[in-house]
Amino acid sequence: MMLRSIKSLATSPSSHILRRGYASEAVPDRKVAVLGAAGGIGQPLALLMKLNPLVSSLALYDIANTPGVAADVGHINTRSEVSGYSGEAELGKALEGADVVIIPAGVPRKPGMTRDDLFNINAGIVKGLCQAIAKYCPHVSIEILLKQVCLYATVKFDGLVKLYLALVNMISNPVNSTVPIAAEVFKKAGTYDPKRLFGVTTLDVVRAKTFYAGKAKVPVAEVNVPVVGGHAGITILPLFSQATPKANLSDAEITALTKRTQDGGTEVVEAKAGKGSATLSMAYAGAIFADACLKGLNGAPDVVECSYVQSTITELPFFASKVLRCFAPLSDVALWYPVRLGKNGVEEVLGLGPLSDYEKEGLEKLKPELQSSIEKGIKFANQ
Ligand SMILES: NC(=O)c1ccc[n+]([C@@H]2O[C@H](COP(=O)([O-])OP(=O)(O)OC[C@H]3O[C@@H](n4cnc5c(N)ncnc54)[C@H](O)[C@@H]3O)[C@@H](O)[C@H]2O)c1
Ligand SMILES: O=C(O)C[C@H](O)C(=O)O
Repeated sequence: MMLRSIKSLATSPSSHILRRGYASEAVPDRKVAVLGAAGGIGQPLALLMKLNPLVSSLALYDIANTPGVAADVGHINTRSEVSGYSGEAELGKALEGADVVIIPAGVPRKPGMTRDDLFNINAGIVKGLCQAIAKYCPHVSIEILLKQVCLYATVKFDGLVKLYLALVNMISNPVNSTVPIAAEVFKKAGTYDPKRLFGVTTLDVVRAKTFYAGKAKVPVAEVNVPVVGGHAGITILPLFSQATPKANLSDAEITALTKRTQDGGTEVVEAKAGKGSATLSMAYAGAIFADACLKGLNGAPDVVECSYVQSTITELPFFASKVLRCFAPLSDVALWYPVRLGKNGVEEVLGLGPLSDYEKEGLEKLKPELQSSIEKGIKFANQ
């Protein structure tokens, strides 16, 4: 019988039991930490998380300039209390007690660069931040099994302590490698739970929906398009054959939509002409995904998003797909596809569904690139 779930049991003053009103409030207290909060994505993402009524505490961390962002966002009259943390010495405080940690820290692309060109700088940033996450925000849950031995009328307690991490939403590029890096760091620290680590690929879904609605002439708010694989070039595989509402698009139109979705990030990088990559649409996408995580943690049913997670849906160890809320163990996840989110993070990784011949071909083509990005991340983390 699970009696109670507590975070940072011994050390954190912000543990669930100590949080104001936890027992009586319908909406539980939830702390969200944004790492890289003063950046192009971090600032609008901080704003959007401040507008989210599921958040009670918003911790904004960056290596510099966070006090200004926190003061600014903190004046907004919504539920959460905002605190700003600057520099490595304050990272622990920012992370302590967090339910969801969002990481948009790191350098963005300039025209002519691939996401992989960011590896040399961002891999180190992500590794350092994940080491801190492993140290400062594990959740401890205690299951106490009460065993009554009737014969002798004695009562015996067996205590079982489990260690979980906050849900980690990785935005920093190259996502195809930074998620495996995070997984390795958590494994080394003994805190890895594949249900709690997500590569945020929501922006590809957002783009696929927008482009499809425009081409199919259907209301964008009604559109659904799964996007699977990874988050770079051809590893981004939108499944327009499964898009709804259905539309009668030609093969040429599907090919063009696929290519535009795969090149969406580059389209923005070129339009910004050296001033960075997508920030506003990414903040929107990051806020959608973090909201899904919070809803899942709070027990909402059927929270499904695409995310790049550990997977066994293909032979690749990480893959993006839909994640479903259920309590299945996730030892198998490894490509980006839909996942159901719940109290434990990923509750179920959904399959790819029926693919068109074009999508099957795309799936085979993306595997070598995704595999090599995963291996690069794992190798770096273990150096
Ligand atoms: N997953 C996606 O779909 C997606 C979409 C857009 C951008 N991105 C990626 O997100 C990252 C950030 O993009 P941006 O436009 O916000 O860049 P940015 O340069 O505007 O902001 C990055 C922020 O990270 C901070 N930072 C650097 N090192 C840090 C550290 N060790 N700890 C904490 N903060 C640190 C910087 O100070 C800066 O404020 C890039 O890697 C970019 O490629 C991913
Ligand atoms: O394209 C980039 O470099 C940023 C991001 O991954 C995106 O898809 O917009």
